[in-house]
Amino acid sequence: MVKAKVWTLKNHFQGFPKASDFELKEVELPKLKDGEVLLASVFLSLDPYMRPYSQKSLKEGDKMMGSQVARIVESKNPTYHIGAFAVANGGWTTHFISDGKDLQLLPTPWPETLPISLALGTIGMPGLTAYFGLFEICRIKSGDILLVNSAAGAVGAVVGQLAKIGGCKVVGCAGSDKKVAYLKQIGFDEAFNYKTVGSLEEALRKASPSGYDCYFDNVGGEFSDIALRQMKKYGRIAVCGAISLYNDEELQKGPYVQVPMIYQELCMEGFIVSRWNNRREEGLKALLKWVVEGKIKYHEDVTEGFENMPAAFMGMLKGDNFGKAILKM
Ligand SMILES: NC(=O)C1=CN([C@@H]2O[C@H](COP(=O)(O)OP(=O)(O)OC[C@H]3O[C@@H](n4cnc5c(N)ncnc54)[C@H](OP(=O)(O)O)[C@@H]3O)[C@@H](O)[C@H]2O)C=CC1
Ligand SMILES: CCCCCC(=O)/C=C/[C@@H]1[C@@H](C/C=C\CCCC(=O)O)[C@@H](O)C[C@H]1O
Repeated sequence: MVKAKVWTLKNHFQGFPKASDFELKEVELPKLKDGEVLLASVFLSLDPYMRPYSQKSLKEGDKMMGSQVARIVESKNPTYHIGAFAVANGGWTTHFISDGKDLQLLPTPWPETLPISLALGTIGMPGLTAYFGLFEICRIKSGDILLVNSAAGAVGAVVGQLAKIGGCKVVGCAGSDKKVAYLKQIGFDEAFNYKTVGSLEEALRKASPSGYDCYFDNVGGEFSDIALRQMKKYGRIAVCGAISLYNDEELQKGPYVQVPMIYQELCMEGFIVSRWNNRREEGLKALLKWVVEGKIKYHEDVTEGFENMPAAFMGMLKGDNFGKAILKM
């Protein structure tokens, strides 16, 4: 009999999440049926979408949803062998049972030199978000000038490095001087701390006086109102995330996008990475190759201990994470 520890949503968040909104429970898992697999979480992912998603799709008392790299500890499914590692959507839990349909075995062979937690970051969903958002939505070409915000994060750092591989000039913004120094170290042409620049409008203009061909937006809100007005003619905007709005209690009204979009003939498109699930292998293979070749660098922010999951989640939402936020069991 396996007892799983599970983090649940005790109260729906009101504004920024609080420690008291989460509750740790213990659940007894049933015996495996034919076709099922028992998994133990090894690394859990901390992702911004968990904030808006929980509000929209969870009831109070439900398990927090999320993904992990997990080890198969018992199997009644011939496809999954004990000891293998898979990426799963098991939620915030130490153990869980799967029928195998939502499991993705790690790309093989997985290089010994790389941590398997990268399957939740640079060589996982956030890396794929950067890859498809950049190549399919921004449609970058060599010589383009690209702007990305939340640039030192899981998605943003890959966006900037892929854009450099594609021959772009890359401007990145992040929320601390340490993050900005890192962006320069991994090859960003220009980087600044959006919290300390004073005028974001001037900082963006200084970084690229001729404006931007592509804007990969992870932040939304006021930042985007300002960035949108510095797009070049026929610019492309990938609306990937809007983390500056996820904790808002009420819908905000902002300056409206139509006028700059018309004058500059912009193309602005929102996307969810799962649109390209049928090209997942292609994306992972490319990302893995670039990481192995050293063309894409990675940084992980690892918190230890399942009991610290809510604190690590809230820290990530505040910007405490330096690189992909991960919890190690
Ligand atoms: N469309 C899709 O399919 C997907 C979208 N996303 C989106 O991509 C974005 C980045 O995700 P991910 O890379 O995993 O997360 P990150 O690793 O970038 O972590 C979140 C970061 O957001 C930044 N941030 C927090 N609050 C604000 C704010 N008010 N203004 C500006 N920046 C803020 C912080 O960085 P800083 O210190 O720089 O402020 C923080 O570190 C999110 O919006 C997410 O929802 C992610 C995956 C898939
Ligand atoms: C306003 C929410 C924006 C979330 C952007 C983001 O980070 C997406 C991440 C996806 C995530 C999907 C989560 C929520 C989308 C809800 C759509 C719905 O059908 O209800 C999850 O699939 C992992 C990332 O692909």
